[in-house]
Amino acid sequence: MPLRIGILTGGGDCPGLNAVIRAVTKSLLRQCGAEVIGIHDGFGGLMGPAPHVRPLDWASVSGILMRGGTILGTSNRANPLRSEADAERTLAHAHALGLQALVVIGGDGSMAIAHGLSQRGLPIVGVPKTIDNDIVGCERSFGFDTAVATVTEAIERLQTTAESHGRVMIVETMGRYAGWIALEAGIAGAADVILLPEIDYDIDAVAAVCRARAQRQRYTLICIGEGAKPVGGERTVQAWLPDSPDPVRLGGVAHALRAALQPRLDCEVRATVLGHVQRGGAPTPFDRVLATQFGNEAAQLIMRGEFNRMVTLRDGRLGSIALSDVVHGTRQVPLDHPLLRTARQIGVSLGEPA
Ligand SMILES: Nc1ncnc2c1ncn2[C@@H]1O[C@H](COP(=O)(O)OP(=O)(O)OP(=O)(O)O)[C@@H](O)[C@H]1O
Ligand SMILES: O=P(O)(O)OC[C@H]1O[C@](O)(CO)[C@@H](O)[C@@H]1O
Ligand SMILES: [Mg+2]
Repeated sequence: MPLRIGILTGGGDCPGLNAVIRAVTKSLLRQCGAEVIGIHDGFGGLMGPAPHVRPLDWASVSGILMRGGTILGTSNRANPLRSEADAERTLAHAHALGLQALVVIGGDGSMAIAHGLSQRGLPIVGVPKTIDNDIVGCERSFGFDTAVATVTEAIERLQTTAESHGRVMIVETMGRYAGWIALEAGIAGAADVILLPEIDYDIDAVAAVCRARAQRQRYTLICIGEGAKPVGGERTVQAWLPDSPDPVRLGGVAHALRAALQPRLDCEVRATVLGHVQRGGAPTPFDRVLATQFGNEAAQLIMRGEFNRMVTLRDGRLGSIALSDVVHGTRQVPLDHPLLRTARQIGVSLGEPA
């Protein structure tokens, strides 16, 4: 009897998901002749009255390496741990499908669900996915490089218009409570000010940088992570989704910063919120390679029978970590991170008082 393995993508989509699906499937088909079952719409495909699935063969994963999004669809609502009945129905569907294991490609929420289901007896291998790069135990998740490339290009485009008009341009990135995207794209795009959720910014310090630059270079580029907040202030919440266990949707901090900065400056201040454009489109070559490695590694874990673990990258090496060790917390930028030092030393402001 060949192995029969399910695979799903959960949470927000992310460039590189299809590359993982392709690598898991090809690796399992080639190396052990497994049957691979694609599950639609995240855990939603196992929670309905009947499973929503389709078999994945070689042809169905050919040509998807460079495609953004996920051919399986995803959900950031479907949660089989919401009730005991939902959990039982999910496990019953997995059992009826004859799944010996499930590959869950997702972020923190999906890994929390994966951990819960694994504790109820379903063997699981996790693959970390997020443009935010904030999953505990993994130093780089696929999708992050693509998001950084998109934001970097946006900053470059804002530079020419900022310079022409002598304006302060603010660009807001995604990232939730972690500033990785803002930090790396800010450095790569030559932002003058980088504001992160990890370091509360001093509005007067930011204004002072803009005024000094107005004398010298006429314009200022500010890159701000959506979770950043001023000293003594609050994060900017865009929406509250009551049916989600992670109900806060951040967003709009660039507009809040613009409103605070404009009265302090003579020049015009404009804000750009990049939003989901950072999550869409084709993965970069780096993300295609990383996602392929992650997918293949997940297949190896399955063939070795190493379950209830998530694939990781640590110190540049592929490995795995127990699901129980990744479900708590968020991997933020450490305050002693070398890139923060580099930024300060080359004169990039992190919004700290002079
Ligand atoms: N702490 C948690 N415990 C259990 N379930 C959770 C938790 N957080 C979120 N979920 C559920 O996990 C699913 C996916 O969560 P979420 O939308 O946060 O995606 P994710 O996999 O964490 O990816 P990302 O946050 O990067 O979009 C949703 O169904 C959500 O209801
Ligand atoms: O797609 P949604 O539900 O608006 O979620 C947006 C959030 O998801 C992410 O894109 C990925 O976690 C965050 O950076 C962002 O805050
Ligand atoms: Mg999440």
